[in-house]
Amino acid sequence: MQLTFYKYQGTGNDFVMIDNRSEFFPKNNTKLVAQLCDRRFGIGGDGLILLENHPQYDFKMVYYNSDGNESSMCGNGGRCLVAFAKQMGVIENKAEFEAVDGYHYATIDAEGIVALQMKDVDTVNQYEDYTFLNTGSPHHVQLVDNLVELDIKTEGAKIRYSDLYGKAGSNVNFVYQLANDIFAVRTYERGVEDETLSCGTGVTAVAIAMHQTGKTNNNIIDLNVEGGKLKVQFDVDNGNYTNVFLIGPATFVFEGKIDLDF
Ligand SMILES: N[C@@H](CCC[C@H](N)C(=O)O)C(=O)O
Repeated sequence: MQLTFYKYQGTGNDFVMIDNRSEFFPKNNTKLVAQLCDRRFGIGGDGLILLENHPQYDFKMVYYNSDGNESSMCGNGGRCLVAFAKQMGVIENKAEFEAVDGYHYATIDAEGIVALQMKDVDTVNQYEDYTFLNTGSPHHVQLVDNLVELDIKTEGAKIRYSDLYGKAGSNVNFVYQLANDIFAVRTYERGVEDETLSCGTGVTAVAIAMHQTGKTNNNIIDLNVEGGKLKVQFDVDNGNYTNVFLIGPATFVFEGKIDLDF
């Protein structure tokens, strides 16, 4: 059988997109998903996303990491899926959809900038050297002085596999403050087990962590990642972060067909 796929990227976080509204895709085939995401033997991507029908909303998002396992929320993937849903004629310039962490609202403008509403955050755990919070996916956030030279894969893996996070692990974000409301971020992603060029739930976690720990008093924050620039904005009241939006480009790269042996 031949599979038609679409490749998207959001600030360099790249995804294989599949229109599964006809429910043909073998969703429990971990090996197949990992193979499709493989950069040498497959299409290549940090993850794979299925566009599915939803009884109430415009569509449903099913997200897999490149290791082939279904995982928690992917912010950049959600933004790319909104652009893909537009390409497929499912939506026009706004979307309501369900992902693994619940309901999401998003808009997409003529330039392909997607503003995706992320889940509200009411718990930010602050420790001496780092902050931990869940923005749909779990994130360790740590300020560093040497962001440019840091070996993200080695240092990220040490934290991801440490006793701090047990078997489930965590994504790990290293952060350098560039100005009151501008932060540079590099992320080690669980399930990719390497640095990615951008992580949407990661920069959302960084923006909230930097606000909650007093590093910034702004509620619109610029995040410079290896693959481009993102913005996070939110309302905050007594440690409750609501109307959290992740904003940035979501870009179609190419489409193709690949032979599958199920
Ligand atoms: N790249 C994503 C995060 C994807 C999920 C993560 N790897 C996990 O398993 O926790 C993003 O843009 O948020």
